[in-house]
Amino acid sequence: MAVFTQITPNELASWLEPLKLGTLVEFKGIASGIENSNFFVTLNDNSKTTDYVLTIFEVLTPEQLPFYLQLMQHLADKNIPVPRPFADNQGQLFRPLAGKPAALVSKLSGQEAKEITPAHCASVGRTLAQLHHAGQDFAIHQPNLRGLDWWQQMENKVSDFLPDHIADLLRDEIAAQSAFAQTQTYKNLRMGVGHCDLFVDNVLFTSPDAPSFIDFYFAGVDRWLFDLAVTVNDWCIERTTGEFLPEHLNAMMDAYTAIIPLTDDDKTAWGMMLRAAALRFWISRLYDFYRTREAAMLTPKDPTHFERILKSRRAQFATFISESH
Ligand SMILES: Nc1ncnc2c1ncn2[C@@H]1O[C@H](COP(=O)(O)OP(=O)(O)O)[C@@H](O)[C@H]1O
Ligand SMILES: N[C@@H](CCOP(=O)(O)O)C(=O)O
Repeated sequence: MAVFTQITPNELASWLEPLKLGTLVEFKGIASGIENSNFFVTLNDNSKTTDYVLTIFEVLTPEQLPFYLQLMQHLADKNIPVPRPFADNQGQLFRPLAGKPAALVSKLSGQEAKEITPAHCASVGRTLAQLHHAGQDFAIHQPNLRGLDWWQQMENKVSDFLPDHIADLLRDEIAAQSAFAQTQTYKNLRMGVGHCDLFVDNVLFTSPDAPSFIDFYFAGVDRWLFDLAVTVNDWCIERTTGEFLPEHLNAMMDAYTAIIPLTDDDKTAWGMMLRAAALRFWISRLYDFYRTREAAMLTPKDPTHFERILKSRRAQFATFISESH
């Protein structure tokens, strides 16, 4: 995350007061990420200090936020390892801070995986399937806001910045995905709550078989298979080429499918879902790259990485075909 909104110790201390979790010791901005303003916050309660994470939402609206925060609460209640949001003395999970909605959640232990092994991929695949199951009785329905409608809206906003042959690629893939979304195969795919952004930097490990998932602010109801495709596209690749690493891919797919076996429709749709997952992040990176917001600690992400992955998936899955899983 970056820091778009600066806050003073006094305004933070007054904002924290209704949470009754203790007094402010210190806080500091978190540099990684691109969407919201995040801070580590340390509170003292009866001589015991505890760390939390404060998020000031830069884009999401108060109407959209209950979905994300109540989802985290729902998943945490079902022992899925995710941050738990804290309610104030009125039961509110978010309130304005510096004029924007803000929430405080638990700080999870662990570190991002620096060297990804098949064991990491297996535990992430298993936990993702558990998350999909645990989300089935979550009451709020909010679609993935970065789905097909959004890709279609973004096309004109970014294509002017691109050379013609790259703009053509973007247009062609959006058209292919729009057509695929009309097929019975797509309509048959199982839907539910997904993380929808389960990248390597959104998972913390205390050991390779103990992942925790953070950053739910792109979560939404979508095809489970899309969520799995987003995840393998980041975890199971050779980072410079974007090509799949077979051992990593098999470890994640085996762990996921041991809990949620793939249907015939899933197998048919897999190639298009991998392409869709690459397209989604190519578009958002293009948008952020060409239309960068001002931020105090912004770390831009490289759009060409997903252009490369999309080209590779298109070459591998030119039509809807089934794979071994
Ligand atoms: N609940 C949490 N527990 C521990 N660390 C966290 C937590 N939330 C965020 N972080 C840290 O802050 C960084 C940025 O947070 P993230 O939610 O990914 O920001 P963004 O929404 O901008 O992507 C993470 O990579 C992680 O190091
Ligand atoms: N994971 C996405 C962008 C979303 O950023 P995050 O820091 O909120 O995960 C990407 O890599 O493009």
